[in-house]
Amino acid sequence: MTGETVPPVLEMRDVTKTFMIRRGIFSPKQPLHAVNGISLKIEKGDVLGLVGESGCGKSTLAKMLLGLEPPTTGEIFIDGEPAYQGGSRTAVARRIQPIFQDPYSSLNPRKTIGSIVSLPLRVHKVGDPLSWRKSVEDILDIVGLPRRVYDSYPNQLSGGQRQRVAIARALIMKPEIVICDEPTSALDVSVQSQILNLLMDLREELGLTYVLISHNLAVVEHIATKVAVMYLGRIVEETDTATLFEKARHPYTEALLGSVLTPEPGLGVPDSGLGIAFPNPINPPSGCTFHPRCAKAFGPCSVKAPPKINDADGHVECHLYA
Ligand SMILES: Nc1ncnc2c1ncn2[C@@H]1O[C@H](COP(=O)(O)OP(=O)(O)OP(=O)(O)O)[C@@H](O)[C@H]1O
Repeated sequence: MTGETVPPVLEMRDVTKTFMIRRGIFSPKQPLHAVNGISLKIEKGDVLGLVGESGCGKSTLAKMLLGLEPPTTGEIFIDGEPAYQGGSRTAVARRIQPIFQDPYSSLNPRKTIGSIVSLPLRVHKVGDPLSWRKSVEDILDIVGLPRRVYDSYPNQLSGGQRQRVAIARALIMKPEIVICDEPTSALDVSVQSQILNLLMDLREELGLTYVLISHNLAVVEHIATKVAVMYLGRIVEETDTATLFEKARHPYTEALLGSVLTPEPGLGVPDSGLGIAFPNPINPPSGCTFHPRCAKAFGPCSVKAPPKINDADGHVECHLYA
C-alpha cells in the first residue's frame, strides 16, 4: 500500500459549454449555456445514468467527454490525467469510446463488418495490420456475434446484431469508459434486454465504466449504479440509483419519476405534472431555472439560485433543502 488515493476514472471539473447563437439574421449573437458548470466524479465500474428532458444538455455533455466538442471552460480528466489539451484530444482520450443510439445510421452501409469494426485500429495504427482480423474476430466472439459476419454488410444483420457490431467497434480499442447514448431505444423491445444484459456482462468481464444516457428510466433503474438528473445545463440531483428511485429530493426528479412510475394502461405515459413547456435556454428563468414549472416553488425560488447541497444522500440543488 502506498497510501495514494486512486483518482476517479472520469472526472469533470466545473465544465461549461456555451454556444453563441443568432435568433435572426440581423439579431446579435447571444450565449446559450448548454452545459452550465458541471462537476462529476465517476469511479471504476460505475454505471452513471444521465437523465433529463430533450434539450437539457445530455448530448453536449457526452460530446465533450468524447472530445467531439471542446469545453468552453473547465476540465475533463481520465484516471487523473487531462483528457484534452488546447482543444484537442490527448492520448488518454482513446480510453473513452461511444455507442450511439441508432445502429442503422451509425454503421456505414457500404463497408463490411470487418472493415467497420477494424476502422479504429486502422485510424490509430494500433498493432500489426496482420493482427487486425484476429482482433476483430476476438471482439466478435466477445459481443456474441458469429465470426462469419466479418464479411457481411450491415443490411444483412438484424437490429440487435447491428448494435452488437457498434459495441464491438467501441470495444476494439480496449477503452475503460464507454458512453452509451440511448443504446437500446432504436431496438425492438424483445432485443433491448439482450443488449442491456450484454452491456452488463461486458462491464463485469472487461472492467468497464459506463455513462448511460437514456430517456427510459426503467433502463436506468435496471442497470445504473448512480443517476445524475440534468435540467437546463446543470445537474440538479445526483445520487445512487436505489436512493433516487426510493426518495428523490428534487421536485424535477419527482416529476420525471412520476411520469414512468404511474403508467396508466392504454393511456401511455401520464402527465408528469411539469405543466408548461421546457424554457428557452437563451433566456432562462431567474433564480432556480426550474421554478416556473415547480409545484413546490416558494419565496426564494424565483429570485435566488438554489444552494448546492452535498450530503450523505448525494447532491441536490434546491431551496427546499437549504
Ligand atoms: N452545435 C450547437 N449549436 C447551438 N446550440 C446547440 C448546439 N448543440 C446543442 N445546442 C443547444 O444546446 C442545448 C442542449 O442540447 P443537447 O443536444 O445537448 O440536449 P439533449 O439533452 O442531449 O437533448 P436530446 O435528448 O434531444 O438529444 C439545446 O438548447 C440545443 O439547442
